[in-house]
Amino acid sequence: MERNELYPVFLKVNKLNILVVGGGNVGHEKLHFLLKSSPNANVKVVAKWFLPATKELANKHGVKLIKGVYKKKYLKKRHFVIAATNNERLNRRVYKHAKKRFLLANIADTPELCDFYMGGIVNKGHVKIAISTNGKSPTTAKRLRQFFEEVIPENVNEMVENLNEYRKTIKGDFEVKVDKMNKITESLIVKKEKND
Ligand SMILES: C[C@@]1(CC(=O)O)c2cc3[nH]c(cc4nc(cc5[nH]c(cc(n2)[C@H]1CCC(=O)O)[C@@](C)(CC(=O)O)[C@@H]5CCC(=O)O)C(CC(=O)O)=C4CCC(=O)O)c(CCC(=O)O)c3CC(=O)O
Ligand SMILES: NC(=O)C1=CN([C@@H]2O[C@H](COP(=O)(O)OP(=O)(O)OC[C@H]3O[C@@H](n4cnc5c(N)ncnc54)[C@H](O)[C@@H]3O)[C@@H](O)[C@H]2O)C=CC1
Repeated sequence: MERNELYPVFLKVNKLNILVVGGGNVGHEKLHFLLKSSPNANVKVVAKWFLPATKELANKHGVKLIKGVYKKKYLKKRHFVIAATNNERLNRRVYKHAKKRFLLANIADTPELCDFYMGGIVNKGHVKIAISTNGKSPTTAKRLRQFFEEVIPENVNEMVENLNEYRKTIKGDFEVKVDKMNKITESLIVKKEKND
């Protein structure tokens, strides 16, 4: 069976500079999911025109909208770029410019021009799960996201917070800590096996 060989990372996008090219339906969607997961992401968007919804979203999150045609100078000091214009040649040009600068690029809806994919994202407090189907079925990624949003209990974050507090109280060396943390959380897994 073919397998997904992508390596997931969790980026601190408030410390990284992102450029989005294009402010139509697809550009909006990418920006929406980026900001939904990371409200303080550091993003600029360049496009000839923007949807009213994009203007509203940008306003809410302090995202700078640059109204105009794409120029490669906009890639300066950016860590990665997402292109979502309706001009395929332009999207390819953005990719080429990005490669020349060793920038990571995601050309929306064009898997062969993506150094990384945007995933489906489930968020409950400190807990975040990212979902990828290896670019095979974005709709499945969306449905899995909705499924996990339903089944992961809202109070999972309380567990994280409580264990974080408990962790601070444990005395002893690293091994003792690991042992105690594993003991106290053991029942979660045992329970699951019983139900299997
Ligand atoms: C490879 C990837 C590259 C990238 O864009 O990063 C990519 C590619 C493509 N998307 C397409 C279309 C759609 N994309 C969505 C939705 C999402 N797409 C997302 C990610 C990715 N999309 C990356 C792979 C992720 C993975 O590994 O699974 C999500 C998860 C995250 C996000 O976009 O931020 C977000 C759900 C967010 C959520 O809800 O949680 C829907 C569903 C809908 O909107 O209801 C449709 C319409 C249905 C359909 O057409 O399948 C097409 C066909 C275009 C055409 O018509 O030609 C391609 C191109 C191709 O597949 O070749
Ligand atoms: N809308 C959809 O649901 C889907 C769209 N696509 C494809 O994705 C691409 C984008 O689609 P949409 O967002 O719907 O297009 P759109 O027409 O809504 O938006 C295009 C955006 O690109 C910008 N743009 C165009 N030329 C530019 C330039 N030279 N410099 C800067 N910005 C420029 C426009 O100002 C606009 O903001 C298209 O190729 C489309 O075929 C694919 C799947 C689904």
